[in-house]
Amino acid sequence: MDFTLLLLTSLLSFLLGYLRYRFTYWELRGIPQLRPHFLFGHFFRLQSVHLSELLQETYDAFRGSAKVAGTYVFLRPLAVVLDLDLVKAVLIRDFNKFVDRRSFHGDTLTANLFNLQGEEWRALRTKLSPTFTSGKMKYMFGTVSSVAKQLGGTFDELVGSQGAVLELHDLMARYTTDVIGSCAFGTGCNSLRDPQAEFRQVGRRLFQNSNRSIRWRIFRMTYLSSLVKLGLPVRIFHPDITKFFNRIVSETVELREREQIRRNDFMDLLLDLRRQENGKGLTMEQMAAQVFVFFVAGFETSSSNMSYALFELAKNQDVQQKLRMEINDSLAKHGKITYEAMMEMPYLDQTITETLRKYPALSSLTRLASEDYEIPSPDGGDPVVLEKGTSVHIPVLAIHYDPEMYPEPHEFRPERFAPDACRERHPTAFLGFGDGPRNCIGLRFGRMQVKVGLITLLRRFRFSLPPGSPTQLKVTKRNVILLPSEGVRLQVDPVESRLM
Ligand code: HEM
Repeated sequence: MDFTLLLLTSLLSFLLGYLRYRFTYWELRGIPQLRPHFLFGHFFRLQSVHLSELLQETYDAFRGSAKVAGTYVFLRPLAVVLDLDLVKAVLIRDFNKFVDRRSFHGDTLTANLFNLQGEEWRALRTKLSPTFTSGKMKYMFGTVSSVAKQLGGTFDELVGSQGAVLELHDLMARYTTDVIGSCAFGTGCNSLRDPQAEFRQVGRRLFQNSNRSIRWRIFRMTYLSSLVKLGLPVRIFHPDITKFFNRIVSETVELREREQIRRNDFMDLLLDLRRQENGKGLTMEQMAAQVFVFFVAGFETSSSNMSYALFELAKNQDVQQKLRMEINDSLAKHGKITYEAMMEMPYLDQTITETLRKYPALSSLTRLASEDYEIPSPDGGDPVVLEKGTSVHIPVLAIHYDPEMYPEPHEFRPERFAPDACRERHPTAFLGFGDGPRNCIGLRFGRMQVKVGLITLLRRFRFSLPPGSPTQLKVTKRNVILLPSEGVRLQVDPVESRLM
């Protein structure tokens, strides 16, 4: 009995000693940290899967007094970058020391561009980059605008001549699902016509709110690679999802090769890569993994951007009116929606950027230090060192709401992104698509599908807040992407004088 008690006491002391040591990781390296609870660390500050509360608290506590601060997710130390010059160094200047994100491998779909590391990532990024040039976007413009036409038709039916209150987030997701589906597979996914279409169902499953607790999900994401290494049965994607993407890709490839079909879309460009190097350019599995990541990274980010933009335009009628006038002027000049007409709408561009400032898809960008990295002290003292293997977070949401960069940050003002205003701000003050060699590869495509969708809707419909509806949107805590948690319900009315 005495021995058992002694053993338990020793184990407890060891555990407490270890936790105490672990939670001084940052202090021991001269980097400030929010005071963690001696037993629970920052457990109770972990309120959302995207960690935005923890990052915001760290930013608010140390911004201005340090270039970098430390925090903890369970036992893992995270470095939070607070200084925009250091953000620029991590993402751009010293990118070679921060190439990777912390990622996990297992399922074939995880061998995608977002997840890959080191040389594998570099080689694939080089191969895929030509797929997303402005020239290639021009080719795909026709496909995007024909899906946008269907979006307009769906709205015509739902809104009628009397107007209606619509939940827009699902409608926008159906539009972007059909766009990505058409550009990636050349098949009509048909989810605008049929909300239960297979692609839309897969999309819903990928982003559905899991019933598991938020802290369990953060734990799983933080330690996934370790759990896999321990041989624990951790599933990354449901086997049905993997099967679905493998099947769709192999069917599409087979059809295109058999019928000699060419559509100048993502699939054609991936097929060109596959044929390079005598068929060794890209394997079928690699193709499926890339199509999967284009789908996952491409439809929810763009559809939530469109929903947030329409919500802000409904709240800010003067901005909506100014934007509609710009759209009508450009379309009057060009006669119809063309790539060139779209490119001549600077206020639309600013509106989308301001929407991404207020509602970035990712609340933080993450990188992994591949070697020890010295950060000079602001006051000429000893430098601090981020050790090799440290997870580095750039707190995008906190930066986008910093009143020093964006006065009255809760106000929606597209004028903040007029060229002169941008020149006066730090180049990394806006991070809606990340930055540097590992930024969003689909930026141009994402912007294009959002623009074509918004042009189609705003020229024909007026958006306003239904009486008594909330003037702030709630954002989900259960997803890595910042999505509206309860949809976006707006009053939609036909614009009286249409320009067809
Ligand atoms: C409005 C729409 C979009 C937003 C807001 C968005 C945002 C982002 C952000 C913030 C990142 C991380 C960048 C970084 O770490 O520096 C990213 C990465 C990525 N995005 Fe997007 N994205 C959008 C649309 C798309 C589309 C349409 C595609 C594909 C068709 C796409 C594919 C990717 C991929 C593959 C990566 C990983 C790049 C790499 O690691 O090399 N995204 N995106």
